[in-house]
Amino acid sequence: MAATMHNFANAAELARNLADKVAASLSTAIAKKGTAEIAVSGGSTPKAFFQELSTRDLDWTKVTITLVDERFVPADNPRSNHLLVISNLLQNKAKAAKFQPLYQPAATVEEAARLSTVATASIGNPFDVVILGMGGDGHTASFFPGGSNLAVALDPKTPRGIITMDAEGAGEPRLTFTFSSLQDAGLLVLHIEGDGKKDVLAKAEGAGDEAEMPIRAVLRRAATPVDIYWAP
Ligand SMILES: O=C(O)[C@H](O)[C@@H](O)[C@H](O)[C@H](O)COP(=O)(O)O
Repeated sequence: MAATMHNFANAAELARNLADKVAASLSTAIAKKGTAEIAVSGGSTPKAFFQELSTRDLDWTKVTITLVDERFVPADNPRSNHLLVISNLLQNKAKAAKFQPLYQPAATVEEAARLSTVATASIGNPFDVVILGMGGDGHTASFFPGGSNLAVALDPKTPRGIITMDAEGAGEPRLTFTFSSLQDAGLLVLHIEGDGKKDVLAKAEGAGDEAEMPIRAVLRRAATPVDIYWAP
């Protein structure tokens, strides 16, 4: 599926434009079905975008925000994506939105994935908006090269839901939505910044296995054409 590049002069201009685009998509979904659901990524890139989006004027009471993936840590842990979203997106006007965490206080990450699949079953079928990031190794969500459940995560036949992922580059055990849960979003965005990530994208767009650079699964076979937002 062909991707569309949106290049911006700097991160602040990207954040403003992406916030406008996402706010419009959420508002359209609310007008059409009364609700809107968005799954966002963690990491360092999305912070300015989150802060911009939090100020946009829409009926946030009708919006459910969740995560594309999460580290298996509670929300008071500095590594938590939940904490990142609460601190930067669930602020200002967006404070009125509902947040659905992926982390569950369970004895094992496998049990947490089972509980989180149940807890998220009523949203994202499909998501109205999914915002993906990408690591320097070509991972997205928690689809890491060499990941313990990578084949299951990328398999289009894997049911929607949350699965676990262990990988060298992942740090803690991860909870992640599957490819099947994310790939048909109304608006499917890959948000990357910096020349290094642009080089990684160029490599991912070339020949090679999806297992080597899992972002390739999204670029090559997502049902929704990918909008790539990039700034230096
Ligand atoms: O939990 C996470 O870390 C994210 O969901 C992950 O997929 C992230 O999008 C990439 O690792 C890019 O992270 P940076 O934005 O920090 O480069």
